[in-house]
This record gives sequence, C-alpha cells and structure tokens, in this order.
Amino acid sequence: MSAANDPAMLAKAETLVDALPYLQRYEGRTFVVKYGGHAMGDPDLAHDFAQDVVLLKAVGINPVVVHGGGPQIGAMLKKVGVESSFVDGLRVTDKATAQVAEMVLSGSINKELVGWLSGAGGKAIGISGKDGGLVTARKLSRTSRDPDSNIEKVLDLGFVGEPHHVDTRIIETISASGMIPVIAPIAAGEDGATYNINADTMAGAIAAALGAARLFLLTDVSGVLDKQGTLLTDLTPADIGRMKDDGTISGGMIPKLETCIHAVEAGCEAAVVLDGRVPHAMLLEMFTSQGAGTLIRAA
Ligand SMILES: Nc1ncnc2c1ncn2[C@@H]1O[C@H](COP(=O)(O)OP(=O)(O)O)[C@@H](O)[C@H]1O
Ligand SMILES: CC(=O)N[C@@H](CCC(=O)OP(=O)(O)O)C(=O)O
Repeated sequence: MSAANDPAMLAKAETLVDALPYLQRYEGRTFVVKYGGHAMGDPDLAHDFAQDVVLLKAVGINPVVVHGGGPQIGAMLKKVGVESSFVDGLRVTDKATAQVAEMVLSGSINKELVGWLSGAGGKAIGISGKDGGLVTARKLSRTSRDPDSNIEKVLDLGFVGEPHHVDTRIIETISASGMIPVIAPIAAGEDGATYNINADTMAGAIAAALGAARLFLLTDVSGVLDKQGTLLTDLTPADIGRMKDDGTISGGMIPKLETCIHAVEAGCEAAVVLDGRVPHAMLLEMFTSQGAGTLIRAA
C-alpha cells in the first residue's frame, strides 16, 4: 500500500502539521531540560529521551540538558561505606560525599547521557558547572523553624551549593556550534571548594540566565499532585507557597518547585514538571495543545 492510501501514515502527517505552529513559535529558542536520576534507570525511556532531545535540536530549538543522579550517588556512597542523609530533599554533603558526587555526576552519568545522545544521532558535549566558568557556587544557607519552640536555627549542609553567578557563554558556544550541552550539577565556589548542587536548582538557575522559553523538569510522577493525588495542571508561585506550608509538597518536590519559582521570576517563560516515565513526554507537552504535567508561570 502506498503511504498516500495508508490511514496510519496520514495520521502521522497530520500530527506533523499540528506541530507546525509550535515549531514556528519555538524556533531558535532555548529549552532547558532537567533529567532526574530516577528517570535514568530504564534504558528504553533513556533512548526515547535522547531521541526527543536530538529531535528538538534538529528542528531548530536549542536544548540544554542538566542531569541529576541522586540514586546513583546513593548507590556509590553505599558501596564505599559513606553514610548519607537528606534535609528538605538536599543531600548533606561532607568532603568525601562531594568527591563521590562529582565522580558519579561529572564522570559516569554525564558521559552515559552524552553516549545516549550520540547514539540517537546528536552531537553532545558533557561539562559541569566548573567548565568555562559556567556556574560559580556559594554555600547554601538553610534555616529551619523548630515547631515546638518556634526558634529558627541555621542548618549546616556542608558542601551543598547554590548557583551564585551563571556565565552562559560556554552554553551559547556549544549550542551555536550545533551541539547539545549536557551539564552535571557540580560547581566550584569562589573559595575553590567543590559544591554539590541539587540538579533542579542548577537547571533553574541556567534556565533563568538563558531566558529559556521552557524549563522541563522530568521526574518520576505525573506532575505536581494535590493531597488527593490528582494532577494539578497549572500553578503560580503563590499556589506553591501555600502547598509548601500545608505539607502538600515534600521531599525532592520542594527544591524542584522552589527552582520553578526562581526560574519563572528571573527570566524563564515557564517551567513544567513532567513525567519522565511517559515515553516522549516532552514532545507531548511542546507540540500538543493539551500539554502534559504541571505548568508553572509567574502570576
Ligand atoms: N505534591 C507532590 N506531588 C508529586 N510528587 C511529590 C509531591 N510531594 C512530594 N513529592 C515527591 O517528590 C518526588 C520527586 O522529587 P525527586 O525524588 O527529587 O525526583 P527526581 O530525582 O526526579 O528529581 C516524587 O517522587 C514524590 O515522591
Ligand atoms: C545537594 C544535592 O542534593 N545534590 C544532589 C545532586 C544530584 C541530584 O539532584 O539528582 P536527582 O535530580 O536525581 O535527585 C544529590 O547529591 O543527590
């Protein structure tokens, strides 16, 4: 049967035509995509993810990949006998933990992602925040209020950093040369120390500095859920503040949504929390009118 008589082929052609306005809208724009450690476990999904990123590049969008690797760091720490704990979704990081985090993130995971992208026909370059002066970190300062005494205390998370200065030139150079930057969330501080940065936080800071059209945070849930487990499709920073206070969001979702707020208030057009377990979630979000996941925009 010729393609012209095949209904399945016609449906595919229609899908492409439906995508046209979105392709035109986003041509030349930057999309920062954060790929979480949980989503990396499944080789089929990793293959789909790599294809999607390469497709974005092929249609004239500039994808910038920032990756996590929390579960993989945890596994390596266990192997070498280093204990690990979390505060509000952030790994307390002593010097030994920072070394392991850098080895796992900048080493094995970063290169694995570069390998997947080249396997899908793209050209990717793996870097960390240290390369080309991309991100200068400073020690994250975190406080917590004791619910009984109502006294606020300062928490010391060790070498957990937050992006202080972002110099996007290395990203722009890589993107302009037709390649895809793949970024590990590790950066040097002005004090010369190595800082471990939550990957969502790193992606948000980069999306803000680039004035990205979208920040996609791919994770292992369908998006942000309310207390009944129903997907929330649209949120503003004020909604997120309320959900944090009433305990609707917890754990790793806290830094994720704090990142979204920072990104949309500092220059990124919108952030989306997406289900990395769904094949081609990013394409569904970008190229269909229904979208997927939870969209966060400044009010
Ligand atoms: N309201 C919420 N909606 C969805 N997920 C939530 C919510 N509150 C907490 N979470 C948790 O946040 C997790 C996602 O964050 P995290 O584990 O850091 O993911 P990743 O490794 O992909 O960055 C979910 O698996 C879920 O357990
Ligand atoms: C400070 C901090 O928590 N850093 C994270 C960095 C990796 C990360 O964020 O990975 P996911 O996106 O897979 O969770 C960590 O050590 O696990």
